[in-house]
Amino acid sequence: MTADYKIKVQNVTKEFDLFKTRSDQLKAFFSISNRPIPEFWALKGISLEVEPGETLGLIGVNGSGKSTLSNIISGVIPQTTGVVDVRGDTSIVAINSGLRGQLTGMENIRLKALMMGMTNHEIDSMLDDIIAFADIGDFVYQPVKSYSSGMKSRLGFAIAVHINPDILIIDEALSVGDDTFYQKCVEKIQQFKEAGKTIIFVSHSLKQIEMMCDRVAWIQYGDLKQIGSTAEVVGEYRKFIKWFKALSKKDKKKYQNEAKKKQKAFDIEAYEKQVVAERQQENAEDHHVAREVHKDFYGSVISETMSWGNRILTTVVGVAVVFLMLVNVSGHSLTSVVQHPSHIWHPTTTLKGPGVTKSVK
Ligand SMILES: Nc1ncnc2c1ncn2[C@@H]1O[C@H](COP(=O)(O)OP(=O)(O)OP(=O)(O)O)[C@@H](O)[C@H]1O
Repeated sequence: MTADYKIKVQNVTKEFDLFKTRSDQLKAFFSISNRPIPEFWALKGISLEVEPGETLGLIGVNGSGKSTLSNIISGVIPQTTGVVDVRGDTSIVAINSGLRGQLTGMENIRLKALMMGMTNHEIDSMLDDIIAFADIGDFVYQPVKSYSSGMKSRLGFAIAVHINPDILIIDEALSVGDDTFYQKCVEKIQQFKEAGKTIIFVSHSLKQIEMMCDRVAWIQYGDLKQIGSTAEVVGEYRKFIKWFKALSKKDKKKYQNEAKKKQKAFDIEAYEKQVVAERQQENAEDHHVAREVHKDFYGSVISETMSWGNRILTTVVGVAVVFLMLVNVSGHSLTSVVQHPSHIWHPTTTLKGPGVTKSVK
């Protein structure tokens, strides 16, 4: 691993809970269910680095984890374990991410640019360029949910390249546009490369990968199968695809099911022990390896379930809110209820009507 990286991903895993119902999801969030939740490990420990100014391609069959990894790098979703160090602003262009469906194209442009820290003046000065590049006509004033996938991709790409990020992540976004738009995007990506920007390029088109990428990472059902020069990795991947296509339908299914089974059975504790053993082999003198590995695994990760502290705080706030609501409904003052708690069950009733002024207890 080098010190001069733009992106570092180390021992990154991603686990998705396969909840059957919404209520199971809520119960798991508050940690109040003992029912085991089926796990699926979309990433099983990925480590790689991207150098400044490099274009790294991500390839792999459907469901191998390319989008999961690019979403983690761009900060759209958190990793389950591991270190993700990104030195610079990222902007992701993906078919189904980044744009808010309820907002118009114009509002999406403003929102994205404001999130990147641009001022309204800066946004105004680049608005015409974005609209011209996206070339979606009056649709720019319509909610994005009414766009075709090609239009979403055009707008997403136009915004992403004009806000001029340090790192551009393109996830299959060129596959849905027409040829003219594709050419425009390729030129823009070349300009980005010439400007020394770092790019992560996800695509099923090996021709596009060969044209754009300096190096390629092949992700295979959550593992990093190979990383290296474009020619080398694409060559090996082509051999695999040829082998896979030659399998019978039954054998293809068997191969995929076995891979998915391993992703469900992945043992994060065993993986942590394996990383400890590897690092101990590299440096037998270091007696704190286990602690360091644990810190690397969980030190920069936000928990997706509630901690005990938060659970206690939420319960206390919840009880206080219910209590205040009851006090309010009872019609007594807070002081009176605190002094005589039984008042809460004996509300004051104000009779309304002509000539009635009395309050009945
Ligand atoms: N929110 C989620 N909940 C459960 N499983 C998910 C979720 N998101 C992704 N997955 C699973 O994680 C695995 C990796 O998905 P991902 O979209 O990263 O693959 P991909 O390589 O980008 O696939 P494709 O080439 O089809 O776009 C898949 O098996 C997918 O079903």
